[in-house]
Amino acid sequence: MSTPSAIIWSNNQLQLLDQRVLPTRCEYRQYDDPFAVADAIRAMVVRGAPAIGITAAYGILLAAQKLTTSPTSADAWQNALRPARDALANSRPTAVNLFWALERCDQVIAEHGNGDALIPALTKLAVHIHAEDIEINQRIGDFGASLIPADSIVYTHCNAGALATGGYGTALGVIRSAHRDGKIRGVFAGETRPWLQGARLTSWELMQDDIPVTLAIEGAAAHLMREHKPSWVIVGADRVAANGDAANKIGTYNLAIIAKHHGVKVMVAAPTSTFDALLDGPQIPIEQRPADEITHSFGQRVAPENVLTNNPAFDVTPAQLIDAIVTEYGIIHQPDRAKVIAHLNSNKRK
Ligand SMILES: CSC[C@H]1O[C@H](OP(=O)(O)O)[C@H](O)[C@@H]1O
Repeated sequence: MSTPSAIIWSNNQLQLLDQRVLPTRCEYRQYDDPFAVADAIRAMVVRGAPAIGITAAYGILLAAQKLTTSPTSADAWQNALRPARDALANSRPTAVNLFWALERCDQVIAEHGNGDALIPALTKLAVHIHAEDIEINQRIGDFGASLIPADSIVYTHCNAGALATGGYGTALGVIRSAHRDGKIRGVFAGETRPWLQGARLTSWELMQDDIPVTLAIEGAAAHLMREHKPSWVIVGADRVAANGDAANKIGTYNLAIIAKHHGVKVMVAAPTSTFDALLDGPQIPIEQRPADEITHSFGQRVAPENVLTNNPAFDVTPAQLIDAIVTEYGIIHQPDRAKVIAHLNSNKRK
């Protein structure tokens, strides 16, 4: 596995691989301030639901480290960390892993806030979430690969790879495991406007692992599915709702409709930390991103001044269009509310 880690914690400092300049430049940015970490999430220095969650946990740890006086109770710690927590929580709204990680930090503060053991406990949590994510993705990869027929062409969208997670990836974890098992003939990667995660990140990751990848524009998806008949569309998720609907990068819903028309199956690969049992798909908050992401291309204006824009970063694919949701605990075939809730209830994450 040769993709560099998106996140490095060393010497009580956080390093984030600046994914805005990949693949032409591979540069890490140093962080010791939680508000700068929140800005890095919003600016997509680091992106991808699990990676955002891991980064948020390190952000809370940085906030605790920066406090000049050590609170003496859990409530005092919560109050002292509230501004940093709010900044992190307000950085991006859709990836539920962010809020899952912040809540896990809240639990640690409640348990360890009345002594001087809190910073070691927050460090242990953040490092654990980070390391655990890699192992979770390998399990997701192996479960997902078990669904891939031999000699498959598959189609993926955006980047749900090592760069979007603690390592190995979710959708790309499935592709890595299937390739390891000799099942992958080729991968189509949709470029994924406007951030081009497919062009810049997924194709880069797969080429580094010698996995045969072909880059295409999203508009070619229907043509490619008709001409090349991929066995699966394999994507990640930013939030899987209680009814089995899944929020993912904008364009995923399009792909699911096209796949249904062409008899191509759709797989969503996501850890249970991406599940939100408190709402259904229509209630998932969809991030609206700045207009200049679509009126400009790498700094060059490509649309008229004052043109109206609509730039949702995600869409929601209904469960009816998803053939399998793959988690670290197994496969939810033909997902619906009952199956999702049963899967979560029988697999409580520690
Ligand atoms: C493994 S989750 C990756 C998920 O996050 C991406 O969005 P963004 O690049 O805006 O953070 C995309 O939805 C991926 O599927």
